[in-house]
Amino acid sequence: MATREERPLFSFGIIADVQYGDLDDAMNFTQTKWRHYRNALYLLREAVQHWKEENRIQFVLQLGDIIDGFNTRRKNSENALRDVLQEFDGVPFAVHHIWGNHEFYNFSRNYLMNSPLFTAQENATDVEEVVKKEADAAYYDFSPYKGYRFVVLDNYDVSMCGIGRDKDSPQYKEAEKILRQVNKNEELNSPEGLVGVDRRFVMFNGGMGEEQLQWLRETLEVARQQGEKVVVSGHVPVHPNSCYVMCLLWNYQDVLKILQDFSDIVLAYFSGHDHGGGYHYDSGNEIHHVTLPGVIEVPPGSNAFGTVDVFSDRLVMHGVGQLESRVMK
Ligand SMILES: Nc1ncnc2c1ncn2[C@@H]1O[C@H](COP(=O)(O)OP(=O)(O)O)[C@@H](O)[C@H]1O
Repeated sequence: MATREERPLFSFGIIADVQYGDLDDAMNFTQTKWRHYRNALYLLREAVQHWKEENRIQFVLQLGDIIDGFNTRRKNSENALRDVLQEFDGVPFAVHHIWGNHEFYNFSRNYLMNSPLFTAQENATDVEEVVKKEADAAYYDFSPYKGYRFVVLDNYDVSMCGIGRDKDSPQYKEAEKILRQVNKNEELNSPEGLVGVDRRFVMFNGGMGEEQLQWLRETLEVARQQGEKVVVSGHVPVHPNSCYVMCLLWNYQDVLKILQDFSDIVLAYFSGHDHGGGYHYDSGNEIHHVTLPGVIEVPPGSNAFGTVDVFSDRLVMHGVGQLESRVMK
């Protein structure tokens, strides 16, 4: 007979960078990998079907870039979003949508706030808090199981990405200042001339403002007081060893410092953005950094998603396809 401990306390699904579009396959910017825009929808469908059959996840963390920026060329953003979200129709679990750079190539923050991709409101622990906190940001926390808290970050709070922020907004201006201080290229998506972790100062990344960082500290402080364990998630990786450095959050050190200050309660950080995926165990702080491979660049016949079982002493990630399985103590 299975002991109580052999059963997970609860489980959740993870998937990143679906980047669906009704578009022909094409190479990525560096011409190294194919992007299969239409197939991505079928891979998402397969993931949803898998989770339905497993019949144990409580929610999905959809880690961002659910549709591709190229949808805008065909003025097809709304149709693409409708098609991709249809895959979740009637599912017996919650879905938490995280915003990545491609969300902002397609939509303004105002649009997103009023779309099904704004899951803060319906899922947050304290709705009033979310609404009054910052009118156009999507960071929030929720507790799916007693003693556990999940934090969803808005990694493009300070950004020049697409049409996310109004060009006159303080966040856009701050982002431009941050980028231009380091990146001297006219094309701000180009990392040319930048070395090492400085290569992250490109326009398709973003940063988190002081207000959000303060909220993160306060949220973790409350979690600590309540004796909770915490999983943090965002589109963009925050540990240089968990991804290609060009994909790092601009102020990743600020976020890492906060996670490390709360290493007694933070278990893991889940992200997407770097389609190659990655993993790093910050052993000094016992925090696992998982960067999911992107569905959009999965070769035909494979996939990239997973189910995480949460036990009192470990997270067990069951990867499908390109996502490696692992036990995270
Ligand atoms: N090395 C680069 N130099 C110039 N522009 C780039 C470079 N890499 C990416 N871009 C541009 O940045 C944007 C985001 O790149 P993309 O590869 O679509 O991001 P993601 O990895 O999130 O899918 C695109 O407009 C792309 O053309």
